[in-house]
Amino acid sequence: AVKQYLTWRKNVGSKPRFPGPQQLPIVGHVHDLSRFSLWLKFKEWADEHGPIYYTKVLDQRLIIVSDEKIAEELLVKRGHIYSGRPQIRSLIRHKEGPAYSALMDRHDIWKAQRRWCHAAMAEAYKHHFYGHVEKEMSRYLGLLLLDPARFLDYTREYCGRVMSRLAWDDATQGRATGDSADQTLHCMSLPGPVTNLLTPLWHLPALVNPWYTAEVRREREQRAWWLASFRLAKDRMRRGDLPGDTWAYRYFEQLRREGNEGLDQPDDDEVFASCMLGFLNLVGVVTISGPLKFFLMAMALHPEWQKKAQGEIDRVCGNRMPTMQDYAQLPTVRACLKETLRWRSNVPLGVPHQAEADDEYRGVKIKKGTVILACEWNLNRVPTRYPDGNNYRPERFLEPGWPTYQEPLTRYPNFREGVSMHSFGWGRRTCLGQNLADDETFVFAAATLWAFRLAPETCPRTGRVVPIDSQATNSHVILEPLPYRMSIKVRGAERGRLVLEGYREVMGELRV
Ligand code: HEM
Repeated sequence: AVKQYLTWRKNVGSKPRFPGPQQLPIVGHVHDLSRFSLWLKFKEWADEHGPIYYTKVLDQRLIIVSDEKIAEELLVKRGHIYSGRPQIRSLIRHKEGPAYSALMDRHDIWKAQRRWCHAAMAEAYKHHFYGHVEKEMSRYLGLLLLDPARFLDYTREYCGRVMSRLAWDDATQGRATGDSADQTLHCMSLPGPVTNLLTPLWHLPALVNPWYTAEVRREREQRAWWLASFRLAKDRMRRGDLPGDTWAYRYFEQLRREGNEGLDQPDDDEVFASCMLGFLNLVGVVTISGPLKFFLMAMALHPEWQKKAQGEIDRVCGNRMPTMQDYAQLPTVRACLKETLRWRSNVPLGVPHQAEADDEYRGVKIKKGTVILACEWNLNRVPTRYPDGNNYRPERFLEPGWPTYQEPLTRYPNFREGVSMHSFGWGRRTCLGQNLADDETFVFAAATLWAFRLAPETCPRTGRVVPIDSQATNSHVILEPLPYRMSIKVRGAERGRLVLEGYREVMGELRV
């Protein structure tokens, strides 16, 4: 504390610095930071201090960026410096790995996992994920018809099932995958264990440190579960019973090609591979379920857009459930999705990048260890890029004249390429799931609107509309809305019959 106070005294007014809120010695600006909806505070400060500003929380230096060009200059062009990850206090060993590739430093384990996952994802995308997205969607529509009140639960389960099917042919793990992702996110987030804010508490001895012991247990259980799933898949591979369209199959087949016919591996290699597949499986659940839940909400709150999208779907698909084959013909559906991710970012703060070396930008020294946050919430509200940014306006992707309009509409907008791709991060750490997000959200949105009419609920006692608070979210690093209620009604008897027919067709295969 004394050292920090003296450094602070020495530095006040002596060096060029980025603007930012007034810092107090030692604590920086911790007193002013809410543990919830932090992005709103960062937006307030961006409005006051500009597109790049500095703040400090305890001993962590933060640079908050709210401009796409600055973020690109730092995180892409200088990606060799700004691609590290900061320590999340209450998550064990994440910088070293091999468990969470998205949160590792850039070492050989990260490189090997990233390269492998990138190739596996690209291959699966070539086959549009082998039709699993559509099959799971038929199941989802059937469940929604039978029990619409559980739509939030089913939406998350749909995402979990697609992932666990792709990872190791076990969609029944979908729900557990979502729960496990939730627990991990809790440990990563400021409103999670208090040790993420009051970091020195983490160093208390284990006997009097409930946060540490809980995390050790959580991590041990998660890794044991991943390893068990991996070994089960390996047994099935040996028996010739593992489907070729799983990532586990791809991994084992590579071992065989390298001459390891029996698939015998040292424990460390099994742990490495099970964590790689387990994490890929995990990361694809809430990243997609958050935007999907916000999409349903947006449709209920904006009936005019719901109607437009449904008109388009009915024209193109008539009496059959939409699939990826209809992608080019349904730009309104894609625009509504793209606007959903902009309006209610699922990663509103962005994922932090850490400076791996000292640097200088615009005449200001940036020290190794400084965290750069390209704040998605702010980037999505830059008025010159996104006019009327606080409101839901899908036409910004559909009508010439808007800064984000792109042709041809048979291709744009989407989540794979083109404008506004900052939602998926930057440079060497860019998201690996863009193709999957694009397919999975498209089929979900088109098929749900094909089958159902969504609206805010009316209270049976008062007859009044039950309001939906679109800003009420959890405060995880990756967001989902807080539970909300909605009316979901099938669009006529014929659609209902078709939904049930589709459900019956996939029941046996999906082990519903
Ligand atoms: C709408 C859905 C999604 C959004 C908005 C999103 C966004 C992001 C963001 C912002 C990052 C951090 C990038 C950076 O640090 O600059 C990231 C990283 C990552 N994402 Fe996604 N993501 C989505 C879906 C997915 C899916 C479905 C998967 C996989 C199944 C996935 C896998 C990953 C991985 C593995 C990383 C870590 C990359 C690395 O650090 O090397 N994401 N994502």
